[in-house]
Amino acid sequence: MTQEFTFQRISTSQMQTEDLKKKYILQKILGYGRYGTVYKGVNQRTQETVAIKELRHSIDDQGINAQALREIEILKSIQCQQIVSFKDLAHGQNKIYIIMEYMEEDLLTALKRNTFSEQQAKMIMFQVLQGLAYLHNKGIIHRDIKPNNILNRNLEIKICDLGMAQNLKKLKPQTIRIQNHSYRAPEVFLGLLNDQYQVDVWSAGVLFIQLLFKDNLFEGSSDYASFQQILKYCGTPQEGNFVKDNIENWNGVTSLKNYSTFIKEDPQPRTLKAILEKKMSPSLINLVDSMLTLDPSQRITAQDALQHPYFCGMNIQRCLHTIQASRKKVKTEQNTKTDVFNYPNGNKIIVVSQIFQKSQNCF
Ligand SMILES: Nc1ncnc2c1ncn2[C@@H]1O[C@H](COP(=O)(O)OP(=O)(O)OP(=O)(O)O)[C@@H](O)[C@H]1O
Repeated sequence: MTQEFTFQRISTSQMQTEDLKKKYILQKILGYGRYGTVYKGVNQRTQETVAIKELRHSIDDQGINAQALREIEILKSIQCQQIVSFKDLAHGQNKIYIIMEYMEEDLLTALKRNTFSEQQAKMIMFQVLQGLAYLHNKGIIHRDIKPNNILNRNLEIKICDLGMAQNLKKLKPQTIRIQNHSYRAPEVFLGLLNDQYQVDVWSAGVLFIQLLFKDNLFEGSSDYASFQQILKYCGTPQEGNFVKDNIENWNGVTSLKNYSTFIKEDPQPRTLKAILEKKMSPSLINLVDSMLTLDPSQRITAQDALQHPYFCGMNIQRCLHTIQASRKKVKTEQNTKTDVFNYPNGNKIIVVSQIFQKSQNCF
C-alpha cells in the first residue's frame, strides 16, 4: 500500500460522517460484487435516493484496504456526467460505506431482458466512450469495463466500480491480473505491462458487440478459452508491417511473456467483420473493428473513437437531451410499496415508498 492511501489521510474529514444508520435508510440490495454488497437507500434528511456500497473493512496495520481507498480517492476526484458520482462516506462496525448517486440497473440486467437497437447501442457507447476519454485524460484506467459495471437509467449511462481503477500518473501498472477474462484485452493475456489505457477501449468494443448480439463473442470458461475466442474472431497476430484485411500485424508480439502459452495453433485469419455484417452498419463495423485491433498501439483511443464518422453530429449534450425528451414520453403510474430491511445488527426498518412503473415500450 502506498502512503497516499492510508487510513489517516482519508479519515480526518471523511470518517467523521455520522454512522450509516443515523443518516440513511437501507431499502434493498441492488447487487453483489466481489468486494461487497450494494444497497439502495434513502438519505433521511434530504429524502434523496442513493446507492450505498458496503465494503468489508479488512483492517490491516495501515487502515482500510488499499482497494477501497483507491476507489474512494478516485471517485472523489471525478466530476463527469458519465461516471457515477460520489456523495458521502459513512462507517459502521468493520464496514465502510461509499454513498453514490443511484441508478436504476446495470447493463447486464438490461441485457437479460433484451438486446438494444443500433440507435440505443450508439447512445450507450457514446456515453461509455465519453466516460473513458475523461478518465484516460486524467491518467486513470478503469480496468474492469463490463456490462455489470455500466449503469443505465433509460439510456442515460454511468460507469461504476472503480475498485480496479488505477491512476497511471501516481503508479505504473504492476499487474496483469485485471479485467474479467471475457472482456480482457489481448495484451493483458500476453503479459504486456505498458500504458494500459487501451485495455478499456478493448472491453468497450466487446461490450458494443454484446449490446447488439446479446452474447459476448469472447466469452470463455477460462482465460485460455477466452483468448482462443479472440484468435477465432480477430485472427492470430503476426510480426511484420503489412496491410491486409484478414491478417493482424503486431510487431514484437512473439516476444511477449505469455505468447507461447496462448498461441500454439497455426495462424488464423481475422473474421470479425463478416460476423458483424449481420447486425451492424458499415461505419459501425469500422469503428468496432478499430476498437478490437489486437495491437494496443494501433487500437483507436477513446478520444479518437468519439470523433469517428459513426458518431458524426453527436455530442454529449445533444445525446442527453434526446434521452431526456424520450423520458418525458414515458407514461408513469404511481404506486406504493413496502420494503422491510434488516440491518446486520438486528435492527429492522420498514419503508413505504412510491414507485413509478414504466410503460411497456420504454426501455
Ligand atoms: N450507483 C449504483 N446504482 C445502482 N446500482 C448499483 C450502483 N453501483 C453498483 N450497483 C449495482 O451493484 C453491483 C455491484 O457493484 P460494484 O461493481 O461496484 O461492486 P464490486 O464489489 O466492486 O463488484 P465487482 O465484483 O465487479 O468488482 C453492480 O453490478 C450494480 O448492479
